[in-house]
Amino acid sequence: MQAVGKLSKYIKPYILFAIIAPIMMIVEVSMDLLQPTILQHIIDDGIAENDTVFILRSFGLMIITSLIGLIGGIGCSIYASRTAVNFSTDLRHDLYETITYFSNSSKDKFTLGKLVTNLTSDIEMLQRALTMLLKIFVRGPMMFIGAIVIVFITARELFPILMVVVPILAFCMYYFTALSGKLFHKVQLVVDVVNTKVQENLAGIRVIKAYNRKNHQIDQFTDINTQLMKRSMSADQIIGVLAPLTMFVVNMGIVAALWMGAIKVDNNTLQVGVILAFINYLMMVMQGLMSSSMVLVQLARAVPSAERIVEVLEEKIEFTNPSVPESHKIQGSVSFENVSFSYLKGTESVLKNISFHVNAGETVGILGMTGSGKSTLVKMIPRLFDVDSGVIKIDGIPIGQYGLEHLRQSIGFAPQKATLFSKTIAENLQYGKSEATEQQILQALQASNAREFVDRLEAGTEHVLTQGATNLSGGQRQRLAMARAFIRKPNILVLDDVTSAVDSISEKAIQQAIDEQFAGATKFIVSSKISSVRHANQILLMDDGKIIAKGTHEQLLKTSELYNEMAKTQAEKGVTLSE
Ligand SMILES: Nc1ncnc2c1ncn2[C@@H]1O[C@H](COP(=O)(O)OP(=O)(O)OP(=O)(O)O)[C@@H](O)[C@H]1O
Repeated sequence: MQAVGKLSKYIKPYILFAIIAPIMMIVEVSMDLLQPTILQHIIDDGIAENDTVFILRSFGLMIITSLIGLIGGIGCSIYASRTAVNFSTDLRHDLYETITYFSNSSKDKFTLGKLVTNLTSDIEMLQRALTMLLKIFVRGPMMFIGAIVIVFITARELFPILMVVVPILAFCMYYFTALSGKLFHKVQLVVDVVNTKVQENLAGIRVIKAYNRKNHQIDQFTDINTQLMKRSMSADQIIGVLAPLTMFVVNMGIVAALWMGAIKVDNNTLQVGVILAFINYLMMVMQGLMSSSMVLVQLARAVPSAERIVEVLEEKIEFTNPSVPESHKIQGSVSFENVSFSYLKGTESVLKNISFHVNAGETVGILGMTGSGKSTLVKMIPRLFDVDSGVIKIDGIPIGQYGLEHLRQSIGFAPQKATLFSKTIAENLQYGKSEATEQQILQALQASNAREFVDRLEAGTEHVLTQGATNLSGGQRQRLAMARAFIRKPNILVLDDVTSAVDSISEKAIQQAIDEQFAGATKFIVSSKISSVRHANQILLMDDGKIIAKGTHEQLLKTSELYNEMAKTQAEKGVTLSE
Protein backbone atom coordinates (compact mmCIF):
# COMPACT_ATOMS: atom_id res chain seq x y z
CA MET A 1 0.00 0.00 0.00
CA GLN A 2 3.03 2.23 0.59
CA ALA A 3 3.73 2.03 -3.14
CA VAL A 4 0.24 3.34 -3.93
CA GLY A 5 0.94 6.32 -1.68
CA LYS A 6 4.20 7.00 -3.49
CA LEU A 7 2.44 7.06 -6.85
CA SER A 8 -0.26 9.45 -5.63
CA LYS A 9 1.98 12.39 -6.61
CA TYR A 10 1.09 11.58 -10.23
CA ILE A 11 -2.55 12.48 -9.48
CA LYS A 12 -1.69 15.89 -8.02
CA PRO A 13 -1.63 17.80 -11.35
CA TYR A 14 -5.14 16.47 -12.09
CA ILE A 15 -6.50 16.81 -8.57
CA LEU A 16 -9.35 19.05 -9.73
CA PHE A 17 -10.62 16.38 -12.15
CA ALA A 18 -10.13 13.78 -9.40
CA ILE A 19 -12.36 15.81 -7.07
CA ILE A 20 -15.04 16.67 -9.65
CA ALA A 21 -15.50 13.00 -10.67
CA PRO A 22 -16.72 11.69 -7.27
CA ILE A 23 -18.82 14.84 -6.73
CA MET A 24 -20.63 14.11 -10.00
CA MET A 25 -21.04 10.54 -8.82
CA ILE A 26 -22.63 11.74 -5.55
CA VAL A 27 -25.18 13.60 -7.69
CA GLU A 28 -25.95 10.46 -9.71
CA VAL A 29 -26.31 8.17 -6.69
CA SER A 30 -28.51 10.70 -4.83
CA MET A 31 -30.87 10.75 -7.79
CA ASP A 32 -30.84 6.94 -8.01
CA LEU A 33 -31.68 6.68 -4.34
CA LEU A 34 -34.71 8.94 -4.76
CA GLN A 35 -36.34 6.82 -7.47
CA PRO A 36 -37.79 3.92 -5.38
CA THR A 37 -39.24 6.39 -2.84
CA ILE A 38 -40.96 8.35 -5.62
CA LEU A 39 -42.25 5.03 -7.01
CA GLN A 40 -43.54 4.05 -3.57
CA HIS A 41 -45.50 7.33 -3.31
CA ILE A 42 -46.89 6.92 -6.84
CA ILE A 43 -48.31 3.51 -5.83
CA ASP A 44 -49.42 4.27 -2.27
CA ASP A 45 -50.55 7.91 -2.60
CA GLY A 46 -51.24 8.30 -6.34
CA ILE A 47 -52.64 5.01 -7.67
CA ALA A 48 -54.26 3.92 -4.36
CA GLU A 49 -55.91 7.37 -3.91
CA ASN A 50 -56.68 7.78 -7.65
CA ASP A 51 -54.87 11.14 -7.61
CA THR A 52 -53.93 11.71 -11.30
CA VAL A 53 -52.30 15.09 -10.71
CA PHE A 54 -50.04 13.61 -8.03
CA ILE A 55 -49.15 10.71 -10.35
CA LEU A 56 -48.24 13.05 -13.23
CA ARG A 57 -46.23 15.32 -10.94
CA SER A 58 -44.35 12.32 -9.57
CA PHE A 59 -43.61 11.06 -13.10
CA GLY A 60 -42.24 14.52 -13.93
CA LEU A 61 -40.07 14.39 -10.80
CA MET A 62 -38.82 10.94 -11.81
CA ILE A 63 -37.81 12.20 -15.27
CA ILE A 64 -36.02 15.27 -13.86
CA THR A 65 -34.11 13.24 -11.24
CA SER A 66 -33.18 10.68 -13.91
CA LEU A 67 -31.84 13.43 -16.17
CA ILE A 68 -29.80 14.99 -13.35
CA GLY A 69 -28.49 11.50 -12.51
CA LEU A 70 -27.55 10.99 -16.17
CA ILE A 71 -25.57 14.25 -16.28
CA GLY A 72 -23.83 13.29 -13.02
CA GLY A 73 -22.95 9.83 -14.40
CA ILE A 74 -21.58 11.12 -17.70
CA GLY A 75 -19.62 13.91 -15.97
CA CYS A 76 -18.13 11.45 -13.52
CA SER A 77 -17.01 9.11 -16.35
CA ILE A 78 -15.39 11.97 -18.28
CA TYR A 79 -13.44 13.38 -15.34
CA ALA A 80 -12.47 9.95 -13.96
CA SER A 81 -11.10 8.92 -17.38
CA ARG A 82 -9.23 12.21 -17.80
CA THR A 83 -7.56 11.80 -14.41
CA ALA A 84 -6.65 8.15 -14.96
CA VAL A 85 -5.39 8.53 -18.56
CA ASN A 86 -3.25 11.57 -17.69
CA PHE A 87 -1.96 9.79 -14.59
CA SER A 88 -0.90 6.72 -16.58
CA THR A 89 0.65 8.78 -19.41
CA ASP A 90 2.85 10.73 -16.98
CA LEU A 91 3.78 7.60 -15.06
CA ARG A 92 4.66 5.71 -18.27
CA HIS A 93 6.83 8.64 -19.35
CA ASP A 94 8.77 8.70 -16.05
CA LEU A 95 9.11 4.94 -15.99
CA TYR A 96 10.47 4.90 -19.53
CA GLU A 97 12.90 7.69 -18.69
CA THR A 98 14.10 5.84 -15.57
CA ILE A 99 14.68 2.66 -17.55
CA THR A 100 16.63 4.64 -20.16
CA TYR A 101 19.00 5.81 -17.42
CA PHE A 102 19.33 2.33 -15.91
CA SER A 103 22.83 1.05 -15.33
CA ASN A 104 23.66 -2.21 -17.07
CA SER A 105 23.47 -4.15 -13.81
CA SER A 106 19.95 -2.78 -13.21
CA LYS A 107 18.95 -3.90 -16.72
CA ASP A 108 20.22 -7.38 -15.90
CA LYS A 109 18.38 -7.36 -12.56
CA PHE A 110 14.97 -6.48 -14.05
CA THR A 111 14.53 -8.75 -17.05
CA LEU A 112 13.33 -7.25 -20.34
CA GLY A 113 10.05 -9.14 -20.05
CA LYS A 114 9.42 -7.66 -16.61
CA LEU A 115 10.16 -4.14 -17.79
CA VAL A 116 7.78 -4.55 -20.73
CA THR A 117 5.08 -5.77 -18.31
CA ASN A 118 5.75 -2.71 -16.13
CA LEU A 119 5.34 -0.34 -19.06
CA THR A 120 2.24 -2.01 -20.43
CA SER A 121 -0.01 -4.18 -18.28
CA ASP A 122 1.08 -2.85 -14.86
CA ILE A 123 0.35 0.72 -15.88
CA GLU A 124 -2.87 -0.38 -17.56
CA MET A 125 -3.87 -2.08 -14.31
CA LEU A 126 -3.27 1.11 -12.33
CA GLN A 127 -5.18 3.18 -14.86
CA ARG A 128 -8.16 0.85 -14.63
CA ALA A 129 -8.03 0.80 -10.82
CA LEU A 130 -7.92 4.60 -10.68
CA THR A 131 -10.86 4.97 -13.07
CA MET A 132 -12.89 2.52 -10.99
CA LEU A 133 -11.82 4.15 -7.78
CA LEU A 134 -13.02 7.56 -8.94
CA LYS A 135 -16.23 6.22 -10.47
CA ILE A 136 -17.32 3.51 -8.11
CA PHE A 137 -15.57 4.04 -4.79
CA VAL A 138 -18.10 6.72 -3.93
CA ARG A 139 -20.98 5.02 -5.70
CA GLY A 140 -20.68 1.65 -3.92
CA PRO A 141 -20.58 2.73 -0.26
CA MET A 142 -22.98 5.63 -0.81
CA MET A 143 -25.57 3.41 -2.47
CA PHE A 144 -25.10 0.74 0.19
CA ILE A 145 -25.37 3.07 3.20
CA GLY A 146 -27.99 5.32 1.56
CA ALA A 147 -30.31 2.39 0.79
CA ILE A 148 -30.00 1.01 4.33
CA VAL A 149 -30.76 4.42 5.89
CA ILE A 150 -33.78 4.98 3.64
CA VAL A 151 -35.15 1.50 4.41
CA PHE A 152 -34.67 2.19 8.13
CA ILE A 153 -36.66 5.45 7.81
CA THR A 154 -39.35 4.50 5.30
CA ALA A 155 -39.74 0.70 5.52
CA ARG A 156 -38.72 -0.13 9.09
CA GLU A 157 -41.20 -3.05 9.13
CA LEU A 158 -39.00 -4.90 6.65
CA PHE A 159 -35.65 -3.77 8.14
CA PRO A 160 -35.02 -7.12 9.95
CA ILE A 161 -34.64 -8.76 6.51
CA LEU A 162 -31.74 -6.41 5.76
CA MET A 163 -30.16 -7.26 9.10
CA VAL A 164 -29.93 -10.88 7.99
CA VAL A 165 -29.14 -10.39 4.29
CA VAL A 166 -26.45 -7.68 4.61
CA PRO A 167 -24.00 -9.63 6.87
CA ILE A 168 -24.28 -12.70 4.59
CA LEU A 169 -23.63 -10.56 1.51
CA ALA A 170 -20.75 -8.74 3.21
CA PHE A 171 -19.11 -12.01 4.25
CA CYS A 172 -19.38 -13.45 0.69
CA MET A 173 -17.88 -10.30 -0.81
CA TYR A 174 -15.02 -10.16 1.71
CA TYR A 175 -14.16 -13.83 1.34
CA PHE A 176 -14.16 -13.87 -2.47
CA THR A 177 -12.42 -10.52 -2.81
CA ALA A 178 -9.54 -11.58 -0.56
CA LEU A 179 -9.21 -14.93 -2.33
CA SER A 180 -9.29 -13.48 -5.84
CA GLY A 181 -6.71 -10.81 -4.88
CA LYS A 182 -4.23 -13.57 -3.98
CA LEU A 183 -5.02 -15.52 -7.14
CA PHE A 184 -4.61 -12.49 -9.43
CA HIS A 185 -1.21 -11.80 -7.87
CA LYS A 186 -0.16 -15.32 -8.89
CA VAL A 187 -1.53 -14.71 -12.40
CA GLN A 188 0.63 -11.60 -12.72
CA LEU A 189 3.77 -13.55 -11.80
CA VAL A 190 3.13 -16.01 -14.64
CA VAL A 191 2.40 -13.14 -17.06
CA ASP A 192 5.97 -11.96 -16.35
CA VAL A 193 7.39 -15.35 -17.23
CA VAL A 194 5.29 -15.51 -20.42
CA ASN A 195 6.52 -12.05 -21.50
CA THR A 196 10.16 -12.90 -20.85
CA LYS A 197 9.84 -16.19 -22.72
CA VAL A 198 8.12 -14.58 -25.72
CA GLN A 199 10.76 -11.87 -25.87
CA GLU A 200 13.63 -14.36 -25.70
CA ASN A 201 12.14 -16.77 -28.22
CA LEU A 202 11.27 -14.12 -30.78
CA ALA A 203 14.73 -12.54 -30.50
CA GLY A 204 16.34 -15.93 -30.99
CA ILE A 205 13.94 -17.32 -33.58
CA ARG A 206 16.70 -17.95 -36.13
CA VAL A 207 18.83 -19.92 -33.66
CA ILE A 208 15.78 -21.91 -32.62
CA LYS A 209 15.09 -22.82 -36.26
CA ALA A 210 18.72 -23.57 -37.04
CA TYR A 211 18.95 -26.00 -34.11
CA ASN A 212 15.57 -27.53 -34.83
CA ARG A 213 14.36 -26.53 -31.36
CA LYS A 214 10.97 -25.30 -32.55
CA ASN A 215 9.05 -28.15 -30.97
CA HIS A 216 11.03 -27.92 -27.74
CA GLN A 217 10.39 -24.16 -27.50
CA ILE A 218 6.71 -24.62 -28.36
CA ASP A 219 6.41 -27.32 -25.65
CA GLN A 220 8.12 -25.04 -23.14
CA PHE A 221 5.83 -22.17 -24.07
CA THR A 222 2.76 -24.42 -23.94
CA ASP A 223 3.71 -25.38 -20.36
CA ILE A 224 3.86 -21.77 -19.20
CA ASN A 225 0.78 -20.86 -21.19
CA THR A 226 -1.13 -23.74 -19.57
CA GLN A 227 0.05 -22.53 -16.16
CA LEU A 228 -1.24 -19.07 -17.01
CA MET A 229 -4.53 -20.51 -18.25
CA LYS A 230 -5.03 -22.52 -15.02
CA ARG A 231 -4.22 -19.62 -12.74
CA SER A 232 -6.36 -17.16 -14.73
CA MET A 233 -9.19 -19.66 -14.82
CA SER A 234 -9.26 -20.17 -11.06
CA ALA A 235 -9.06 -16.42 -10.45
CA ASP A 236 -11.87 -15.74 -12.95
CA GLN A 237 -13.98 -18.59 -11.64
CA ILE A 238 -13.79 -17.26 -8.10
CA ILE A 239 -15.04 -13.89 -9.32
CA GLY A 240 -17.61 -15.69 -11.52
CA VAL A 241 -19.11 -17.49 -8.49
CA LEU A 242 -19.62 -14.25 -6.60
CA ALA A 243 -22.32 -12.71 -8.84
CA PRO A 244 -24.79 -15.66 -8.87
CA LEU A 245 -24.17 -16.34 -5.18
CA THR A 246 -25.04 -12.78 -4.13
CA MET A 247 -28.03 -12.80 -6.47
CA PHE A 248 -29.25 -15.96 -4.74
CA VAL A 249 -28.95 -14.32 -1.31
CA VAL A 250 -30.81 -11.24 -2.58
CA ASN A 251 -33.55 -13.40 -4.13
CA MET A 252 -34.03 -15.09 -0.78
CA GLY A 253 -34.34 -11.60 0.73
CA ILE A 254 -37.02 -10.70 -1.85
CA VAL A 255 -38.97 -13.89 -1.07
CA ALA A 256 -38.79 -13.04 2.65
CA ALA A 257 -39.92 -9.43 1.94
CA LEU A 258 -42.89 -10.59 -0.13
CA TRP A 259 -43.88 -13.12 2.47
CA MET A 260 -43.53 -10.78 5.47
CA GLY A 261 -44.95 -7.88 3.45
CA ALA A 262 -48.01 -9.86 2.33
CA ILE A 263 -48.85 -10.72 5.93
CA LYS A 264 -48.45 -7.08 7.02
CA VAL A 265 -50.47 -5.74 4.05
CA ASP A 266 -53.16 -8.26 4.99
CA ASN A 267 -53.09 -6.84 8.54
CA ASN A 268 -53.23 -3.30 7.15
CA THR A 269 -49.92 -2.45 8.84
CA LEU A 270 -48.01 -1.95 5.56
CA GLN A 271 -48.66 -0.45 2.14
CA VAL A 272 -47.85 -2.32 -1.12
CA GLY A 273 -45.61 0.47 -2.42
CA VAL A 274 -43.30 0.06 0.58
CA ILE A 275 -42.65 -3.59 -0.39
CA LEU A 276 -41.82 -2.56 -3.94
CA ALA A 277 -39.52 0.21 -2.75
CA PHE A 278 -37.86 -2.19 -0.28
CA ILE A 279 -37.11 -4.68 -3.08
CA ASN A 280 -35.53 -1.86 -5.09
CA TYR A 281 -33.42 -0.77 -2.12
CA LEU A 282 -32.39 -4.36 -1.45
CA MET A 283 -31.06 -4.54 -5.02
CA MET A 284 -29.24 -1.27 -4.39
CA VAL A 285 -27.65 -2.64 -1.23
CA MET A 286 -26.39 -5.58 -3.26
CA GLN A 287 -25.16 -3.34 -6.09
CA GLY A 288 -23.43 -1.06 -3.59
CA LEU A 289 -21.64 -3.95 -1.94
CA MET A 290 -20.84 -5.58 -5.25
CA SER A 291 -19.32 -2.47 -6.77
CA SER A 292 -17.37 -1.74 -3.59
CA SER A 293 -15.93 -5.23 -3.70
CA MET A 294 -15.13 -4.86 -7.40
CA VAL A 295 -13.12 -1.75 -6.59
CA LEU A 296 -11.36 -3.64 -3.80
CA VAL A 297 -10.54 -6.51 -6.21
CA GLN A 298 -9.18 -4.03 -8.73
CA LEU A 299 -7.17 -2.28 -6.03
CA ALA A 300 -5.84 -5.61 -4.74
CA ARG A 301 -4.71 -6.36 -8.30
CA ALA A 302 -3.23 -2.91 -8.71
CA VAL A 303 -1.17 -2.94 -5.50
CA PRO A 304 1.42 -5.50 -6.78
CA SER A 305 1.59 -3.53 -10.05
CA ALA A 306 2.20 -0.32 -8.09
CA GLU A 307 4.89 -2.06 -6.02
CA ARG A 308 6.66 -3.31 -9.14
CA ILE A 309 6.54 0.11 -10.77
CA VAL A 310 7.83 1.86 -7.64
CA GLU A 311 10.64 -0.70 -7.42
CA VAL A 312 11.77 0.32 -10.92
CA LEU A 313 11.29 4.06 -10.28
CA GLU A 314 13.34 3.81 -7.08
CA GLU A 315 16.13 1.74 -8.60
CA LYS A 316 19.34 3.52 -7.74
CA ILE A 317 20.88 5.23 -10.74
CA GLU A 318 24.43 4.07 -10.10
CA PHE A 319 26.08 6.65 -12.26
CA THR A 320 25.83 9.90 -10.46
CA ASN A 321 26.98 13.12 -11.98
CA PRO A 322 29.40 15.18 -9.86
CA SER A 323 27.91 18.42 -8.53
CA VAL A 324 30.63 20.46 -10.27
CA PRO A 325 31.56 18.35 -13.30
CA GLU A 326 34.93 18.61 -14.99
CA SER A 327 34.26 20.03 -18.42
CA HIS A 328 37.64 20.63 -20.10
CA LYS A 329 38.02 19.20 -23.60
CA ILE A 330 39.18 15.61 -23.26
CA GLN A 331 42.57 15.01 -24.93
CA GLY A 332 42.58 11.25 -24.50
CA SER A 333 45.36 9.96 -22.23
CA VAL A 334 43.91 7.07 -20.22
CA SER A 335 45.23 5.27 -17.16
CA PHE A 336 43.88 2.39 -15.15
CA GLU A 337 45.27 2.21 -11.61
CA ASN A 338 44.67 -1.09 -9.76
CA VAL A 339 41.16 -1.44 -11.19
CA SER A 340 39.07 -4.37 -9.99
CA PHE A 341 35.47 -5.11 -10.89
CA SER A 342 32.85 -7.86 -10.52
CA TYR A 343 29.41 -7.90 -12.15
CA LEU A 344 27.76 -9.22 -9.01
CA LYS A 345 29.00 -7.75 -5.77
CA GLY A 346 30.64 -10.40 -3.61
CA THR A 347 31.48 -12.73 -6.52
CA GLU A 348 34.89 -13.31 -8.06
CA SER A 349 36.32 -10.27 -9.81
CA VAL A 350 36.17 -10.21 -13.61
CA LEU A 351 38.91 -7.54 -13.67
CA LYS A 352 41.74 -7.98 -11.16
CA ASN A 353 44.14 -5.14 -10.34
CA ILE A 354 44.34 -3.79 -13.87
CA SER A 355 46.99 -1.06 -14.31
CA PHE A 356 48.27 0.53 -17.50
CA HIS A 357 48.76 3.94 -19.04
CA VAL A 358 48.22 5.12 -22.61
CA ASN A 359 49.17 8.53 -23.97
CA ALA A 360 46.72 10.58 -26.03
CA GLY A 361 46.78 9.53 -29.68
CA GLU A 362 48.23 6.08 -29.02
CA THR A 363 46.69 2.73 -29.91
CA VAL A 364 46.16 -0.02 -27.33
CA GLY A 365 45.45 -3.55 -28.46
CA ILE A 366 43.60 -5.74 -25.97
CA LEU A 367 44.11 -9.38 -26.65
CA GLY A 368 43.18 -12.51 -24.77
CA MET A 369 41.24 -15.72 -24.67
CA THR A 370 37.47 -15.65 -24.70
CA GLY A 371 36.04 -14.64 -21.32
CA SER A 372 39.33 -13.11 -20.14
CA GLY A 373 37.70 -9.72 -19.46
CA LYS A 374 38.57 -7.72 -22.60
CA SER A 375 35.06 -6.32 -23.23
CA THR A 376 34.56 -5.64 -19.53
CA LEU A 377 37.76 -3.60 -19.45
CA VAL A 378 36.73 -1.28 -22.28
CA LYS A 379 33.16 -0.92 -20.95
CA MET A 380 34.64 0.77 -17.87
CA ILE A 381 35.95 3.71 -19.96
CA PRO A 382 32.54 5.29 -20.88
CA ARG A 383 31.33 4.18 -17.39
CA LEU A 384 28.93 1.52 -18.63
CA PHE A 385 29.98 -0.06 -15.33
CA ASP A 386 31.78 1.56 -12.40
CA VAL A 387 34.91 0.15 -10.76
CA ASP A 388 34.72 -1.70 -7.42
CA SER A 389 38.19 -0.48 -6.45
CA GLY A 390 41.03 1.42 -8.07
CA VAL A 391 40.62 4.41 -10.35
CA ILE A 392 40.41 5.17 -14.06
CA LYS A 393 41.77 8.54 -15.13
CA ILE A 394 41.42 10.44 -18.38
CA ASP A 395 43.90 13.28 -18.83
CA GLY A 396 44.94 12.63 -15.22
CA ILE A 397 41.41 13.24 -13.84
CA PRO A 398 39.27 10.39 -12.37
CA ILE A 399 36.47 9.68 -14.84
CA GLY A 400 33.85 10.05 -12.08
CA GLN A 401 34.65 13.78 -12.02
CA TYR A 402 33.53 14.31 -15.62
CA GLY A 403 29.88 14.93 -16.43
CA LEU A 404 28.56 11.63 -17.76
CA GLU A 405 27.31 13.17 -21.00
CA HIS A 406 30.54 15.06 -21.60
CA LEU A 407 32.57 11.91 -20.97
CA ARG A 408 30.48 9.76 -23.31
CA GLN A 409 30.37 12.51 -25.92
CA SER A 410 34.16 12.29 -26.18
CA ILE A 411 34.18 8.54 -26.70
CA GLY A 412 33.24 6.64 -29.86
CA PHE A 413 32.20 3.21 -28.65
CA ALA A 414 31.47 0.33 -31.01
CA PRO A 415 30.33 -2.61 -28.86
CA GLN A 416 30.96 -6.25 -29.62
CA LYS A 417 27.33 -6.81 -30.56
CA ALA A 418 26.40 -4.39 -33.33
CA THR A 419 23.05 -3.12 -32.06
CA LEU A 420 21.20 -1.17 -34.74
CA PHE A 421 17.69 0.26 -34.70
CA SER A 422 14.78 -0.27 -37.08
CA LYS A 423 15.38 3.09 -38.77
CA THR A 424 17.26 4.23 -41.86
CA ILE A 425 21.04 3.83 -42.09
CA ALA A 426 21.42 7.62 -41.86
CA GLU A 427 19.27 7.78 -38.72
CA ASN A 428 21.29 4.96 -37.16
CA LEU A 429 24.48 6.90 -37.75
CA GLN A 430 22.89 10.01 -36.29
CA TYR A 431 22.80 8.19 -32.95
CA GLY A 432 26.55 8.88 -33.00
CA LYS A 433 26.10 12.55 -33.90
CA SER A 434 22.57 13.89 -34.05
CA GLU A 435 23.43 16.86 -36.29
CA ALA A 436 25.58 14.83 -38.74
CA THR A 437 25.37 16.03 -42.35
CA GLU A 438 25.00 13.75 -45.39
CA GLN A 439 28.67 14.45 -46.17
CA GLN A 440 29.78 13.37 -42.69
CA ILE A 441 27.62 10.25 -42.87
CA LEU A 442 29.22 9.26 -46.18
CA GLN A 443 32.71 9.92 -44.77
CA ALA A 444 32.05 7.72 -41.74
CA LEU A 445 30.68 4.97 -43.99
CA GLN A 446 33.79 5.28 -46.12
CA ALA A 447 36.08 4.90 -43.09
CA SER A 448 34.30 1.77 -41.91
CA ASN A 449 34.39 0.31 -45.43
CA ALA A 450 30.60 0.34 -45.54
CA ARG A 451 30.23 2.88 -48.34
CA GLU A 452 30.47 0.31 -51.06
CA PHE A 453 27.57 -1.87 -49.86
CA VAL A 454 25.41 1.14 -48.84
CA ASP A 455 25.85 2.65 -52.33
CA ARG A 456 24.62 -0.58 -53.83
CA LEU A 457 21.34 -0.35 -51.87
CA GLU A 458 18.54 1.24 -53.86
CA ALA A 459 17.72 3.78 -51.14
CA GLY A 460 21.37 4.26 -50.08
CA THR A 461 21.63 5.85 -46.65
CA GLU A 462 17.81 6.03 -46.56
CA HIS A 463 17.62 2.22 -46.60
CA VAL A 464 15.42 1.16 -43.68
CA LEU A 465 16.80 -1.56 -41.41
CA THR A 466 14.55 -4.25 -40.03
CA GLN A 467 14.36 -4.87 -36.28
CA GLY A 468 17.81 -6.14 -35.21
CA ALA A 469 19.03 -5.18 -38.73
CA THR A 470 18.33 -8.71 -39.89
CA ASN A 471 18.27 -7.48 -43.51
CA LEU A 472 22.05 -6.99 -43.32
CA SER A 473 24.91 -9.46 -42.99
CA GLY A 474 26.87 -9.70 -39.73
CA GLY A 475 29.88 -7.93 -41.26
CA GLN A 476 27.67 -5.16 -42.70
CA ARG A 477 26.12 -4.62 -39.28
CA GLN A 478 29.56 -4.37 -37.69
CA ARG A 479 30.68 -1.83 -40.30
CA LEU A 480 27.65 0.37 -39.68
CA ALA A 481 28.19 0.19 -35.92
CA MET A 482 31.77 1.25 -36.49
CA ALA A 483 30.67 4.14 -38.72
CA ARG A 484 28.37 5.27 -35.90
CA ALA A 485 31.37 5.43 -33.56
CA PHE A 486 33.55 7.15 -36.18
CA ILE A 487 31.05 9.87 -37.05
CA ARG A 488 31.47 11.76 -33.81
CA LYS A 489 35.22 12.11 -34.47
CA PRO A 490 35.93 11.18 -30.87
CA ASN A 491 39.18 11.68 -29.02
CA ILE A 492 38.88 8.19 -27.60
CA LEU A 493 37.80 5.40 -29.92
CA VAL A 494 36.82 2.01 -28.49
CA LEU A 495 36.33 -0.84 -30.96
CA ASP A 496 35.29 -4.02 -29.18
CA ASP A 497 36.02 -6.92 -31.48
CA VAL A 498 34.21 -5.15 -34.30
CA THR A 499 35.96 -6.86 -37.17
CA SER A 500 35.24 -10.46 -36.15
CA ALA A 501 32.70 -10.80 -38.99
CA VAL A 502 34.57 -8.59 -41.46
CA ASP A 503 36.76 -10.14 -44.19
CA SER A 504 40.50 -9.57 -43.95
CA ILE A 505 40.67 -7.23 -46.99
CA SER A 506 37.98 -4.95 -45.56
CA GLU A 507 39.66 -5.12 -42.14
CA LYS A 508 42.90 -3.88 -43.61
CA ALA A 509 41.11 -0.99 -45.33
CA ILE A 510 39.38 -0.10 -42.05
CA GLN A 511 42.69 -0.18 -40.14
CA GLN A 512 44.20 2.14 -42.74
CA ALA A 513 41.26 4.56 -42.51
CA ILE A 514 41.47 4.59 -38.71
CA ASP A 515 45.21 5.33 -38.84
CA GLU A 516 44.63 8.19 -41.27
CA GLN A 517 41.46 9.76 -39.86
CA PHE A 518 41.96 9.12 -36.16
CA ALA A 519 45.69 9.72 -35.88
CA GLY A 520 45.14 12.05 -32.91
CA ALA A 521 42.60 9.83 -31.09
CA THR A 522 43.42 7.27 -28.42
CA LYS A 523 42.31 3.93 -29.80
CA PHE A 524 41.35 0.80 -27.87
CA ILE A 525 41.11 -2.19 -30.15
CA VAL A 526 39.77 -5.37 -28.60
CA SER A 527 40.36 -8.53 -30.56
CA SER A 528 41.22 -12.17 -30.30
CA LYS A 529 43.28 -11.89 -33.51
CA ILE A 530 46.88 -10.74 -33.29
CA SER A 531 46.61 -9.33 -36.82
CA SER A 532 44.11 -6.73 -35.60
CA VAL A 533 46.40 -5.34 -32.89
CA ARG A 534 49.96 -6.01 -34.02
CA HIS A 535 50.66 -2.38 -34.90
CA ALA A 536 49.39 -1.02 -31.60
CA ASN A 537 51.73 1.09 -29.45
CA GLN A 538 51.10 -1.41 -26.70
CA ILE A 539 49.22 -4.68 -26.49
CA LEU A 540 47.64 -5.81 -23.21
CA LEU A 541 47.51 -9.58 -23.03
CA MET A 542 44.71 -10.67 -20.74
CA ASP A 543 44.00 -13.92 -19.01
CA ASP A 544 41.39 -14.57 -16.30
CA GLY A 545 40.78 -10.87 -15.64
CA LYS A 546 44.47 -9.98 -15.30
CA ILE A 547 47.01 -8.37 -17.61
CA ILE A 548 49.62 -11.09 -17.82
CA ALA A 549 51.88 -9.29 -20.29
CA LYS A 550 52.10 -5.95 -22.02
CA GLY A 551 54.30 -4.43 -24.70
CA THR A 552 54.58 -4.08 -28.44
CA HIS A 553 54.11 -7.03 -30.79
CA GLU A 554 57.85 -7.54 -31.04
CA GLN A 555 58.36 -7.27 -27.28
CA LEU A 556 55.60 -9.76 -26.54
CA LEU A 557 56.98 -12.22 -29.05
CA LYS A 558 60.16 -12.16 -26.97
CA THR A 559 58.63 -12.14 -23.51
CA SER A 560 55.28 -13.94 -23.51
CA GLU A 561 54.82 -17.64 -23.92
CA LEU A 562 51.04 -17.35 -24.36
CA TYR A 563 51.46 -14.63 -27.01
CA ASN A 564 53.86 -16.84 -28.94
CA GLU A 565 51.47 -19.74 -28.68
CA MET A 566 48.59 -17.60 -29.98
CA ALA A 567 50.75 -16.27 -32.82
CA LYS A 568 51.70 -19.80 -33.77
CA THR A 569 48.14 -21.16 -33.65
CA GLN A 570 46.74 -18.22 -35.61
CA ALA A 571 49.47 -18.52 -38.23
CA GLU A 572 48.67 -22.24 -38.60
CA LYS A 573 44.99 -21.40 -39.03
CA GLY A 574 45.93 -18.96 -41.76
CA VAL A 575 45.18 -15.73 -39.84
CA THR A 576 47.45 -13.17 -41.53
CA LEU A 577 50.24 -11.99 -39.30
CA SER A 578 52.38 -10.43 -41.94
CA GLU A 579 51.78 -7.07 -43.61
N1 LIG B 1 26.61 -8.69 -17.85
C1 LIG B 1 27.34 -9.63 -17.24
N2 LIG B 1 26.93 -10.15 -16.06
C2 LIG B 1 27.67 -11.08 -15.42
N3 LIG B 1 28.82 -11.59 -15.88
C3 LIG B 1 29.28 -11.14 -17.06
C4 LIG B 1 28.57 -10.14 -17.80
N4 LIG B 1 29.26 -9.89 -18.93
C5 LIG B 1 30.36 -10.68 -18.90
N5 LIG B 1 30.38 -11.42 -17.77
C6 LIG B 1 31.43 -12.38 -17.38
O1 LIG B 1 32.65 -11.66 -17.27
C7 LIG B 1 33.72 -12.42 -17.78
C8 LIG B 1 34.48 -11.59 -18.82
O2 LIG B 1 33.60 -11.34 -19.90
P1 LIG B 1 34.04 -10.40 -21.11
O3 LIG B 1 32.87 -10.24 -21.99
O4 LIG B 1 34.67 -9.18 -20.58
O5 LIG B 1 35.14 -11.32 -21.78
P2 LIG B 1 35.86 -11.15 -23.18
O6 LIG B 1 37.31 -11.35 -22.92
O7 LIG B 1 35.45 -9.89 -23.84
O8 LIG B 1 35.27 -12.41 -23.97
P3 LIG B 1 34.99 -12.58 -25.53
O9 LIG B 1 36.31 -12.58 -26.23
O10 LIG B 1 34.32 -13.90 -25.59
O11 LIG B 1 34.10 -11.46 -25.93
C9 LIG B 1 33.14 -13.68 -18.33
O12 LIG B 1 33.39 -14.73 -17.39
C10 LIG B 1 31.66 -13.42 -18.43
O13 LIG B 1 30.93 -14.57 -18.13
